Amino acid sequence: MAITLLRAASLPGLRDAAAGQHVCSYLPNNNRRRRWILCSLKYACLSVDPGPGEVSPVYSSLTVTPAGEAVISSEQKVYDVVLKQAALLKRHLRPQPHTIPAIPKELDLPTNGLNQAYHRCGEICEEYAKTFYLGTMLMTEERRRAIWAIYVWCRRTDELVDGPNASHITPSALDRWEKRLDDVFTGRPYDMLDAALSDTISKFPIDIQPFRDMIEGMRSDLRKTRYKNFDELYMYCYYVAGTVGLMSVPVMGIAPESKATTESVYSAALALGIANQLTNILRDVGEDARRGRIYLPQDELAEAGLCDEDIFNGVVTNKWRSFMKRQIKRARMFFEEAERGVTELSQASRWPVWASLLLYRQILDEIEANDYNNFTKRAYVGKAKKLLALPVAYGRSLLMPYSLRNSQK
Ligand SMILES: CC(C)=CCC/C(C)=C/CC/C(C)=C/CC/C(C)=C/COP(=O)(O)OP(=O)(O)O
Repeated sequence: MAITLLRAASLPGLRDAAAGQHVCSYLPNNNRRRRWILCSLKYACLSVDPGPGEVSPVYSSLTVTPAGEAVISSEQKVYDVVLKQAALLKRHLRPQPHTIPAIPKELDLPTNGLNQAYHRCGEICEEYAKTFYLGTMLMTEERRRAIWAIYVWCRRTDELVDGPNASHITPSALDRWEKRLDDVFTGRPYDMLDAALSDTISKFPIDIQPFRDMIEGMRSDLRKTRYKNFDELYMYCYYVAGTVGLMSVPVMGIAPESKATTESVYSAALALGIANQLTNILRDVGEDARRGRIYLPQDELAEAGLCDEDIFNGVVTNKWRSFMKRQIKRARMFFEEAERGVTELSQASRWPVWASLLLYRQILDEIEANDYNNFTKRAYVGKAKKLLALPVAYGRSLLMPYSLRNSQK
């Protein structure tokens, strides 16, 4: 994949710089850190047409419209959030006065009330995400309860647009949900489940932005049923799933012995969210189409000689198979990126993350096993395979952090 780098003193100068562009470098697909360093050195990184049959997890950090306008890509925008989250966590890890707002004393729920609230969060997590719930049982009590509280908030947010009342949901209901989120973060929880989250926020350096961004994802789901290209889809996946990764890192914690940068751990968490969501989309193509929704990138469909009609008709053709192969390959690249990061998490947090990674990734294998018929067959990982994933995940959770393995070579 060729990358064209333009030296640009500033973005407005980009158009002029384009005149003197020269190809500086060839960067492998996953050499992101170098790309970002180059960007931060005020180089604009212009790319990127993947060669035939090649996939790039992300297309470019900067694109230029036909009118010559520089447009920052979704990946760059999301990476800015990653940097901000990492900076917040690092600041918290440095010994300094605690800056996270605590729940005002007078609003404190009695400990018993809080225990009940967390207990209910645990029950909900167990009901909807059994394997993940089991995995959380290995975490310390405080972390486990915090993960449950976050999970429940995400579930409730998702249910606003996907649950039984979804047809009545309006943008203003989402605005009210966001106002309620602000209240949770300022220690004024509305109900007991919110109170568990308020308490969690007072104990871990969790930022409100990923929560807000998830609500933004729900807003976009209300108005959008098509995605022009992968850049648009990437943003959607960040909103609805990458955010979960960013919310989880401060609770799961980074292994004290890890030599990885905080940013790289956040990037891996983001990658896992994106990988999961892409997998979810590939699994649910038929189901989504029946609701009039197509989450697949329109430009890639067109390149493969496919259109919306083909999806609504739901016939598996060779064109469809090769389109799907490309999509699955991309989802696997995100899983691969996430894998390195899991090993950097604190030991007790790794198992549930490995388990969910292995289980979710297997859905891609099942789509292949179904000969890419994701129109009428739901890819499903059987009980035996699910059970087998647990000891495998446990074994992996004992591995030394990837950053240490590399530094000892
Ligand atoms: C890798 C590192 C460093 C940390 C891990 C950080 C985490 C926990 C990331 C996971 C993010 C995550 C779980 C995102 C949600 C993705 C997703 C598509 C969930 C689907 O939820 P449901 O709609 O309930 O799925 P089903 O339809 O399969 O039941």
